Amino acid sequence: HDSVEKQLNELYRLLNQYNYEYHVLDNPSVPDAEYDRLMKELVRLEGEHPELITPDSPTQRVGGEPLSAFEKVRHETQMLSLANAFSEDDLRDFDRRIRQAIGDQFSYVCELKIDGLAVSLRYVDGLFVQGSTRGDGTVGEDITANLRTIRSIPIRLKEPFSLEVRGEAYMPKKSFLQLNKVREENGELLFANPRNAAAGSLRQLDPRIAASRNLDIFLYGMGDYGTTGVTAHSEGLDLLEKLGLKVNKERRKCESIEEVIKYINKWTDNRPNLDYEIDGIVIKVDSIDQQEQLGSTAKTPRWAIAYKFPAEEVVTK
Ligand SMILES: Cc1ccc2cc(C(N)=O)cc(O)c2n1
Repeated sequence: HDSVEKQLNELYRLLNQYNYEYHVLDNPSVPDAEYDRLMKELVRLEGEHPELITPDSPTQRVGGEPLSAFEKVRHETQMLSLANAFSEDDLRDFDRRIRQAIGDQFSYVCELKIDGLAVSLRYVDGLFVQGSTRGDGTVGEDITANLRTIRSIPIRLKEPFSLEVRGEAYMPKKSFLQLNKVREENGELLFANPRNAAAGSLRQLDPRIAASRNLDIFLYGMGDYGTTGVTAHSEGLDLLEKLGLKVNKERRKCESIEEVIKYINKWTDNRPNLDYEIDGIVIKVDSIDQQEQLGSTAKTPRWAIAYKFPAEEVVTK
């Protein structure tokens, strides 16, 4: 029968596919019991042949020993932050500045602004090799071991691309409430909000803690579109999705600031129905050429803005 390598590769392929269907598509094609059966089979086979275990094995998601510290990581491409808009007038000012600079032949793309922790994932030939926090935008902390525990992060892309991908790691609302319930029962300090809980979980030196926190992620950009031939941000998001990465589906192209404002009003009302917290809406000029024409300041792009929802009064229990 098949060599051990062939059996291992077939198990990798099936388990990674089922993991992708469950955690990225939210649409599993097999029951959990089948996934667990295959995982047990893989653990048994790897136990008999430990020398054949490779980094992209599904059993390698939860790392070994806790780290003693986080290494520093220099991002290949600076991670930009976003200027804020707090009102319709701010949005119209933003729109006017764009039109003054490049005329009115352009489109926007809007995304839900996930309230989590900005991270960067580096893939080399399709393999996830390093993950880091944003830090100051140029240098962050290496949290690869913790990010590997996020099941919706593929260990290997569907195409052997080498690229830096940016996203927001977050803790779903239900997981946050459950975590604080357990902490309260244990007399521990509660997390103030899902964002702090996600950040606190990813800053643990022991990856088993991050693995227990049911973290998730939405990817929203690349370090350098140039290497992919993508000409618009909306295309870039579609490409990330095609590569097997989790991209928020509520994104929407808007042909005018009026459409942007309608989208914002829709999500201002619909926000409580989301499984995760958002703190605003990100609005970007879609064309990469036009983004380059508009350029960036030291920290923020001129072609993007974050509309921030009014801070809701914190309902302390
Ligand atoms: C350039 C940039 C910076 C921060 C961002 C943050 C988010 C977010 N928190 O969802 C989405 C984006 O498209 C972003 N884009």
